[in-house]
Amino acid sequence: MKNIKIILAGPRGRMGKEAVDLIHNTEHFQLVACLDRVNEGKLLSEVEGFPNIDAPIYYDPRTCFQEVEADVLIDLTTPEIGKINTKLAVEYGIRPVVGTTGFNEEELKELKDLAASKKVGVIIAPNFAVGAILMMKFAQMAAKHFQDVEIMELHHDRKLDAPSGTAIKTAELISKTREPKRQGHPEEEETIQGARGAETKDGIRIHSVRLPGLVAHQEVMFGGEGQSLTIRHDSYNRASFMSGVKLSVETIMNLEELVYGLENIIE
Ligand SMILES: NC(=O)C1=CN([C@@H]2O[C@H](COP(=O)(O)OP(=O)(O)OC[C@H]3O[C@@H](n4cnc5c(N)ncnc54)[C@H](O)[C@@H]3O)[C@@H](O)[C@H]2O)C=CC1
Ligand SMILES: O=C(O)C1=N[C@H](C(=O)O)C[C@H](O)C1
Repeated sequence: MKNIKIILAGPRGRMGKEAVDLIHNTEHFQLVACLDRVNEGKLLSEVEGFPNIDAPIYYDPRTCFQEVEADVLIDLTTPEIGKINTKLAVEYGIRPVVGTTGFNEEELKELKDLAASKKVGVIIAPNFAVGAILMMKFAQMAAKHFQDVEIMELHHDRKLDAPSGTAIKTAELISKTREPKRQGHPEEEETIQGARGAETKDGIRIHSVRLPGLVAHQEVMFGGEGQSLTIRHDSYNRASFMSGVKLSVETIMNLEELVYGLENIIE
């Protein structure tokens, strides 16, 4: 397989550290640079706790993309920075694999148009774990038979965005098969604001739990006459996401457009 040159944004993060190990341990992946808030001008090998990879660290994405020859950017940063890096990478012809969440509909549309006009592949993956992709697909199937559904997403308390990218994507997939419905009692009232969670435009409720000790978990709960169906996925560690990152990096080399969600590339 051809060598794939990768720039990694966010190498010191929870996901970033796993991604460094993935790249290091994959024969045809090569880490050619990192983007980080600190350690500018150093090599990754000079930063404590990292393997012996002589990849230069940049702070400014534009300088990095101008100076470094790369095939793919893996972005695992923050909603604010992820959006800047992704757009800029496409402009420089570097294919972004984006795990960072927090993109809204308008931003996705803008990126889709940019990717198409530049003929540069982009993968925006709200969740890289294969089990989470299956959970979303099963929920989409179930929604054909159950109109009433509530999504509970549970994450660690360092997460910046709510609801999670996975919950938003799940609601979008469910909406493809579910008839729109305003759920609950027509006269229900919240005596404490937010008690019924967030509501999507076609009436799906999303509840976000944040607690230390959690990693990434989601339940999709359907209710019908005399029965309920719960579909649950748990990521207990960040290694659970890495096979999806690997597949995305390999797949994006043959893409010339934006793909939103790994369900579009996992059979
Ligand atoms: N798609 C997926 O399967 C998954 C996505 N995520 C998403 O990935 C993102 C990162 O998650 P975590 O690793 O848990 O967060 P984290 O907070 O541990 O890591 C973020 C890293 O970004 C770095 N950063 C901040 N500003 C930067 C800048 N200007 N340039 C370069 N790096 C910068 C921070 O220093 C930090 O090391 C989040 O948006 C999260 O929602 C997390 C897990 C799975
Ligand atoms: O921040 C996280 O941790 C995660 N973020 C993604 C999301 O917002 O769905 C994916 C996974 O749930 C972990």
